Amino acid sequence: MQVAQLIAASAVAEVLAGHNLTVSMPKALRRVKSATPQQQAAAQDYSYLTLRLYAEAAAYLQALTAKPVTDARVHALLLVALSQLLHGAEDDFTVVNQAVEAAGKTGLRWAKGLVNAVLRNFLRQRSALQAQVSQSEAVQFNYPQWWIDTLKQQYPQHWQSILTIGNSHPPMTLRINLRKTDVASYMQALDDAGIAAQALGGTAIQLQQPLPVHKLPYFDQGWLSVQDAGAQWAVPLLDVQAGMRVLDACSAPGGKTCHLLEASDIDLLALDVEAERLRRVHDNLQRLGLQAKVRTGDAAKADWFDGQLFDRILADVPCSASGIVRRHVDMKWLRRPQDLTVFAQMQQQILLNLWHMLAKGGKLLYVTCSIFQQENEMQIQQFLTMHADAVRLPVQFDASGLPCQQSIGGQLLPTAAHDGLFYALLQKH
Ligand SMILES: C[S@@+](CC[C@H](N)C(=O)[O-])C[C@H]1O[C@@H](n2cnc3c(N)ncnc32)[C@H](O)[C@@H]1O
Repeated sequence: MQVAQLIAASAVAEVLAGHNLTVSMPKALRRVKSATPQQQAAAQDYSYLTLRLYAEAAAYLQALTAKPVTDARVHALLLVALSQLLHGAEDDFTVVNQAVEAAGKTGLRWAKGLVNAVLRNFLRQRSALQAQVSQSEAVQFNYPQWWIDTLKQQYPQHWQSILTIGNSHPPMTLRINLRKTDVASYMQALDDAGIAAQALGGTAIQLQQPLPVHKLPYFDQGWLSVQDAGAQWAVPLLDVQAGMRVLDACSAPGGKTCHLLEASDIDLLALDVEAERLRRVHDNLQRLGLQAKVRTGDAAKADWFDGQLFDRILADVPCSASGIVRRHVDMKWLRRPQDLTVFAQMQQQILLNLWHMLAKGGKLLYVTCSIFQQENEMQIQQFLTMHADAVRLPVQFDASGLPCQQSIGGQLLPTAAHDGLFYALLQKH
């Protein structure tokens, strides 16, 4: 699997240079056209493993080298191999031999010797080094220290479980399209196909093992979508009724747009600032047999607004994605503390603008997939001090049968059953 290690190293190097894994991984895969599907899958697994464990692997690497490894690819290859040695499934000597072979393919003559020396030294000194590197909290938890400190301060009871769940493998959860089928019938279809799954409540079914969507029965016929159970709360909370005029202001790729349309016959405008991402909204609407108006537009501006107020607005705003870090393992290394201020400002502009577009008596649901309070509770508190016509309604996570394993107010904490999302429901008086 040295091909897989090389591809993973190339993707990891790009992430460490500041690029998203969703862009870096396909790029790394395209570079090695000869890779088999198994090698591609292994490359994905290795890159995820390495980014989950980056602080730990980097601390060992630092302890094992007298000076930093300056070549980004060799540096990343060592991190990939160390992560495999620390927590991978392959045996140690296979990992080392493959990494040395992979280093030979970088075209750097010195790389093979270095990789060989570092990894063999790791195997020899592992227990002695463990005590040294695991002193730091960043290494114990595999997060940047600022992230750990923020959570400690904001969640004194839950910070450790939040960090731990963020390093676990994410579940694959489905949302059943009630216009086409129901949960019991789809559980039967999964059973007939030999796919183990558990109904979580409401429209949510969790698979025992993630699967490519084309292996799911009736996917092309629109019986289901892939959507985390925590994200499925948006629709019951927004309380849409037939005939309402609804805005989904940050809609792409259309998960919640389609859920809203599956639940009620509404007049829905799906807006997003990124035209490219809106293509996926069109695709999802088509696959699920649903209809909406779809428009490119900035939710912080009014140039797309026709002046007709909305009865319901969903503001699923851009955020740090800190509540779904187990799905986007690169985020914890790409984010900087100052990003929270930038996101909070962007979110505030969107919220202030959308408020003018809400009818009296109408409801706006503010949503993030973040656990940082700057983007969540603090954002809403600030909004309420500025708007005497806004009333905050309670967010009740016991209303629809969907799972809620742990929550604090409108904050769903990440758990085995759902991601970490924040919900605030505001009504205009
Ligand atoms: C969390 S995602 C939305 C996910 C979507 N609601 C769903 O359930 O599939 C946030 C979206 O906000 C969009 N966005 C970012 N800034 C925006 C803005 N100023 N106006 C409208 N959309 C924006 C992004 O392009 C992204 O698609």
